[in-house]
Amino acid sequence: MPTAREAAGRAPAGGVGLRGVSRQFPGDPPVLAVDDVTLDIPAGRIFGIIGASGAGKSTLVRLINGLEPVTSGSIRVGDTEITGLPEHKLRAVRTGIGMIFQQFNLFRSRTVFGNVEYPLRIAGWDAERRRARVSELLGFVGLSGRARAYPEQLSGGQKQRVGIARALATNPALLLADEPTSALDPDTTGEVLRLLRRVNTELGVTIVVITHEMDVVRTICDRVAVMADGRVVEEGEVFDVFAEPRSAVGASFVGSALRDRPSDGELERLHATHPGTLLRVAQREGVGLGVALGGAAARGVDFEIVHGGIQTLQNRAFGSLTLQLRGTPEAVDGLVAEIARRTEVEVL
Ligand SMILES: Nc1ncnc2c1ncn2[C@@H]1O[C@H](COP(=O)(O)OP(=O)(O)OP(=O)(O)O)[C@@H](O)[C@H]1O
Repeated sequence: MPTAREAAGRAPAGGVGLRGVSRQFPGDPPVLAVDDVTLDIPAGRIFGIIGASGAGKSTLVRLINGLEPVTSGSIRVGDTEITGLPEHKLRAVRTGIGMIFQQFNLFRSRTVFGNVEYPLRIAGWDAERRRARVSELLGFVGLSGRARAYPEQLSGGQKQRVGIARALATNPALLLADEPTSALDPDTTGEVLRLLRRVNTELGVTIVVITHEMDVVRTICDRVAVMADGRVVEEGEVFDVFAEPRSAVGASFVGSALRDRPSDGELERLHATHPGTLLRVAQREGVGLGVALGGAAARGVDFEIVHGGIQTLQNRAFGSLTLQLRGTPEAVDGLVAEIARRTEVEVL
């Protein structure tokens, strides 16, 4: 589906810049929901913001679309500095921003067609253009046959696809997705995430995904910011954050998505059932772990893979394996040193 932006041959728009942004809610004591956040969300990418409940993610989204004023700092959306803009100018900025929500927020009394058409009516499109645009959007999200259905007749995944079609109706450069898959089962989650990926690659829309699930970040995001207590505790390319989380909160989210490291209980059981050395080995493409382990027998070391998980991250294999190594201490040390020349290792 060619967009107006593509037709005009413009570069992706929709980047966001936050400089020292704070938002404090009055109360006793006051709540500092967003605390001195500086962040660049580059145009044309999928940017994840992950954090536990109460970390300040939703407040950050409401600051970006101007629904909440900042207490201090400044926010740029596209080329527009939105800090301090009067409401009528903020409304104009908001027409360039689409929103989708965890609970879909569809009008129950309107059909699929009526829901997707709604923002076009508000924007003053005439009936013929509205019809053509809605049909184009429903084709894009794979719901052409469901135009006359009501939301209650749709599955969760279909409802979210309607939400996405509606959010895209007026051709926004930026899509804010607030927990877009948290109400969905794993299969439907995959379907909605694949659609969001197409929105990004085929339409060039910048997407900000708010989530508490690192699996969502792993599946579609290019960059991620980790939030805790209103602050961004780390930020970077998704691969780098997975490979080497720099904050305890980031490491815990990464662990929850990879599930490759034995828990304390599992480790205790492994030590009881697998005598010898337990070695956790980071595995990525190009590490050559197979070559190192291929030489184990010649060194007089037996090995067994006893735990681990390898997943695909930004099209690259990634994860870790826990090995049981048995042999003389010198032989085991020699093999560990050989593996350590290739990748990170940890004796558990
Ligand atoms: N309007 C408000 N008035 C007072 N406190 C608020 C308001 N909105 C949010 N907060 C507080 O700000 C903090 C951050 O909330 P926020 O909803 O942004 O977090 P979140 O990371 O989105 O969490 P969740 O995933 O549970 O929505 C919380 O302590 C919350 O109680």
